[in-house]
Amino acid sequence: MTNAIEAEGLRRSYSGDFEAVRGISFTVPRGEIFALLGTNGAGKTSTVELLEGLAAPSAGIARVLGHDPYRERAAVRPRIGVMLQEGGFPSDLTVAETVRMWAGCTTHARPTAEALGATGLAGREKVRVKQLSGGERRRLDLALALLGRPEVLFLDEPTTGLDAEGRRDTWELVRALRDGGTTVLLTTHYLEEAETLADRLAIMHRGRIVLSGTPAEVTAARPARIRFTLPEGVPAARLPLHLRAAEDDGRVEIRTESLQDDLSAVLRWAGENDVRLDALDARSASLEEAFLDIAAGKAGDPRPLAPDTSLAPAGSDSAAAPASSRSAAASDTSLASEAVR
Ligand SMILES: Nc1ncnc2c1ncn2[C@@H]1O[C@H](COP(=O)(O)OP(=O)(O)OP(=O)(O)O)[C@@H](O)[C@H]1O
Repeated sequence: MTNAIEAEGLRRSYSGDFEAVRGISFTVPRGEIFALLGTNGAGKTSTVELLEGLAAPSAGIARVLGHDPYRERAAVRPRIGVMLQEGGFPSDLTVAETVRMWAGCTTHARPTAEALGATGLAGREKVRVKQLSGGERRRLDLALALLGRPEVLFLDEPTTGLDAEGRRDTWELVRALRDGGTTVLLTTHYLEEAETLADRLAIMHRGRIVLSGTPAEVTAARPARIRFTLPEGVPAARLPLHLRAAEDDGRVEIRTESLQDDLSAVLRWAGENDVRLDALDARSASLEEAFLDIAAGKAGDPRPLAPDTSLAPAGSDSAAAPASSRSAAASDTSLASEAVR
């Protein structure tokens, strides 16, 4: 089995009439970091919960490590780690007590010191959970999710509330876990996080996947951008004709599919005409631009760039949006994860 996670035409309805997940398909090979992005309420958490086995899909198939995570949860639970959006630990317990309590429900748990060391909580063992900062609680969530040495790790917004250093530490840890063979499915609102961490990603909007692929594939389809300010008295109309330039009060923006050629043309033109380009900035399209286009309903191509067509049943779409708040780290038993919800 090469795929750790498979979603095939997954759907999820609430109260019978609202469909939060509308037929999405994707696969995550073993040892890959896959990021699920999306606008608020897109359906990311609803999707991840199906894969964690916390709910049954209203249609479609979820498979984790070759099993149905809902119907065969006893086979799946001991092999996955789950970090929900908000922890629900007893706040009077200390950090070490919390980890030990969790370890009691976990098979082959890592030593407490190892889990706390990996998540930057060494030295905080005796602090009560209620005295931890928001970022430290996220670290504790992560420590608990790692405790059972999971083969598949689900991280729902793992770095929300962390400072820049904490975020980078978490990225390093997630990469190290991936390099050790762990499969990671994470949701995030930080596009930089997805861009730098994910091997592949999918962007959801209103219950569907509208774009997926490697970060490079997702941005490759979008034009790059050159920006600069022209000196007073030099209108953008004097630029070489083939450059599609938009000008706003001297500030020029050129959208291009051949960044190197067009940047060279701009610089050549500036040199030949002795024009100084202030605040010159040239960059490839970012994931943020792709995301904002989707959020604004301007997504150019609703087809996945790197689709898992082998799994997609006829008639299923792939797309989505964000919403819920939950969180607890559970690695082993369903009892443990549900107790904290
Ligand atoms: N228990 C529920 N009952 C009814 N509707 C729900 C329930 N949970 C979520 N929803 C709705 O389903 C939709 C998808 O929510 P979901 O939490 O999956 O999105 P999300 O992409 O994770 O959002 P966010 O990024 O804001 O956390 C939203 O419209 C949300 O209001």
